[in-house]
Amino acid sequence: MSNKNSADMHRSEQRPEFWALSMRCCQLAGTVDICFFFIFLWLGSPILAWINVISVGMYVWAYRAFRDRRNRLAIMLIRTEVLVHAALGTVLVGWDSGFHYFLLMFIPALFATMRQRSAWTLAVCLWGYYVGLYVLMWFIEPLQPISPNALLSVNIFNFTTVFLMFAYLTMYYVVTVTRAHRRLARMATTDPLTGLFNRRHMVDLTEKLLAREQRQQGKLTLMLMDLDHFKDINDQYGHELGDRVLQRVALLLRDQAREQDFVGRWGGEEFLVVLPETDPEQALVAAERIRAAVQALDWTDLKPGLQVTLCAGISQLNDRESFSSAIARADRALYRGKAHGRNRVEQARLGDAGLGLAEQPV
Ligand SMILES: Nc1nc2c(ncn2[C@@H]2O[C@H](COP(=O)(O)OP(=O)(O)OP(=O)(O)O)[C@@H](O)[C@H]2O)c(=O)[nH]1
Repeated sequence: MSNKNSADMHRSEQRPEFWALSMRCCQLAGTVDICFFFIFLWLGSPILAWINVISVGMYVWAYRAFRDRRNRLAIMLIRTEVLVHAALGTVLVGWDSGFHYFLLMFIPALFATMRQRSAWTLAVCLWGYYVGLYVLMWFIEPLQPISPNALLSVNIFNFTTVFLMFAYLTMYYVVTVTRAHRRLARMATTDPLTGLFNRRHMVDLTEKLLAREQRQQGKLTLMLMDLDHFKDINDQYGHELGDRVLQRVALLLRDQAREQDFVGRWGGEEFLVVLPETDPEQALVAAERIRAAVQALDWTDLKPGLQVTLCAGISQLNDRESFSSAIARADRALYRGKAHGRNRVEQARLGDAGLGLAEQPV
């Protein structure tokens, strides 16, 4: 494949929404031209009617070119059609027909598809073309004049169409930007493998919650969990199966959590659940329930005989304690569970203060 072709392909892959919108515009513009065909036949201007048949043909061609990823050809066809159609319509029927409004549709299209410099250059050329057409119509009479009433109707039809197209394009743009914004926000806050909140977002959420809870003297408890011997699962059955295990455990955690809890993936095979308005005893019960549910998970569809367990460490945030300090205490408790044979839930003790294994910079 030539460099030019691959650059073309790359561009078309880059802006799928734009090409989809361009195809939609071909359909809309083709439909408008079919309407014009009948309007001009009715007004007794067969030349203008047949110009619209050519236009419809060009839009069909451009649509097929977009579908075949020949975007350059498609854009060239659309530009030619609009420029020539606007000029012919104006020269044949007069400036008051309003065919020149369609030229304005180029302005957003130029800036949406090109680098700023090229867009400005073409916008200035377009302005010159527009002014040239206007000045020309000062000096010549329309070649195929129609009655004043017909001229008024064509003008109203033209600006109504342009109004609707601008409204549609703006709406499409807003919807596309909003969707992209949501997608980015989701990517920035969630872990792609499990769909749970990622570590950074868990920190942000908990810090915010903490500020509020400390003002209201609320109770906040952390539950840090780590799968047991996960390395062995990976080594024995492969990384892909390991990923499926993480996903299934994540799903279980989400199912078990209450609406107000935050569930996140804290690290490789570590999960964190933040439980607002919960004391350690309640958290202990919840963690036991989760531990037992993970142990009872049925893995026969993935690997018959596979057994997955986890350890959990519980810590409640003390007055004015930082989030990272409470995490460190939960981590200490968790590793006590590991040391005591795994598949256990442990509560942080007073002596658990200090840096733990999970106390990486957050
Ligand atoms: N499949 C998979 N494995 C991961 C992922 N992230 C981390 N791991 C693996 O998780 C394993 C964690 O191993 P260790 O830290 O030794 O812990 P462990 O084997 O669970 O042992 P204990 O925690 O002491 O019970 C490593 O082998 C990592 O490669 C992941 O996204 N997918």
